[in-house]
Amino acid sequence: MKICVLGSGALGSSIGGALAEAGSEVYLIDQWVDHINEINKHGLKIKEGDTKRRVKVQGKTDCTGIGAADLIIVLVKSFHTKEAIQKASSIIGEKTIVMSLQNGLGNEETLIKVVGKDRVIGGKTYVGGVLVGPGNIVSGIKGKYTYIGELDGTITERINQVAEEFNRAGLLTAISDNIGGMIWDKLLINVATGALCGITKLPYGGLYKVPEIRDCAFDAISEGIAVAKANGVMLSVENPERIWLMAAVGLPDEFKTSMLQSLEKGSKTEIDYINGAVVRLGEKWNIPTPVNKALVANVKGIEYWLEHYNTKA
Ligand SMILES: NC(=O)C1=CN([C@@H]2O[C@H](COP(=O)(O)OP(=O)(O)OC[C@H]3O[C@@H](n4cnc5c(N)ncnc54)[C@H](OP(=O)(O)O)[C@@H]3O)[C@@H](O)[C@H]2O)C=CC1
Ligand SMILES: CC(C)(CO)C(=O)C(=O)O
Repeated sequence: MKICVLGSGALGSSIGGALAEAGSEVYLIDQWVDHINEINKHGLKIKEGDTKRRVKVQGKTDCTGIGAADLIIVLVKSFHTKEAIQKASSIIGEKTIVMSLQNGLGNEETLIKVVGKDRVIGGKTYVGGVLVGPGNIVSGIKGKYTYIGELDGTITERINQVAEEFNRAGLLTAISDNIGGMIWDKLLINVATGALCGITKLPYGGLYKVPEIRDCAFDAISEGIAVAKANGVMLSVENPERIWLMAAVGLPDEFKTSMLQSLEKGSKTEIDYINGAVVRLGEKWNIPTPVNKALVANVKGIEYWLEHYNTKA
């Protein structure tokens, strides 16, 4: 399969690197020139558990010269989705499938507006990645599931092909006839710890020791569950405590959510697509979401501080 990873930072490189290692024709596309140059010169350096290796994979700073892809995996941050897919028209052919594995809600809708409904499939992943430096990542693949599915729940040949390609690469991938529910399951995991970790700056070791943080997370998750149900979503788990505990499975005490990692880099976060999405849908269904509103306000406040008051930038 010819696979283009649109946005090859922490997660895009982890997933694209695994697929390339297993023999797929992979193009890692990213606007970070030093990262792509390093990948092309020395290979992608991957640390996974105690093992380190370099993977040969093609890096590109844009889509020029690649031609139509079989599969495009979108892994830019959610606020870059529209621009990234608009710039990717040269790799979209008649049979190209486009799949987001991003966190948050709304990415499929954005992709559909640009490439059309028939090309888009759904996906969510629990694989993790950290970008250490140009061409250098830490990847967390082992035991982490990825769920993919047609948006209408049918099981098609193309879904089977993508699942096969992922599983061949050691990316544990299951096909779901309820991908909308899977997307919400992951959203609630991000609602549980993303913003609270970002606001408190606590890695998981500390985050899980403060009872008031846990209580606040339970309330944020409960609001999310109520909104999901009003929206007709079928969740796998509806117990806030289980979701809070699931958010930490397999992650070390020093783990920081991507929300905190973004803030530490001085970057914008995906808050509008995570807790912000719960608030917007709550308004639509007349469900109060005061805790998620407060989390959004706090993260937006930190983003504003970083942009306007941070003298260290
Ligand atoms: N990292 C993780 O463990 C996990 C991440 N996710 C989700 O995956 C998505 C990606 O996250 P992550 O990999 O951490 O993010 P990163 O910031 O590490 O990677 C995104 C990359 O996309 C680049 N980019 C932005 N716009 C474009 C464009 N138009 N064309 C090509 N490249 C572009 C960015 O460049 P620049 O920095 O210059 O903007 C950046 O290098 C997010 O939705 C995140 O929530 C989900 C699960 C786990
Ligand atoms: C679930 C979790 C916490 C780790 O993959 C995540 O998605 C994030 O950090 O944004």
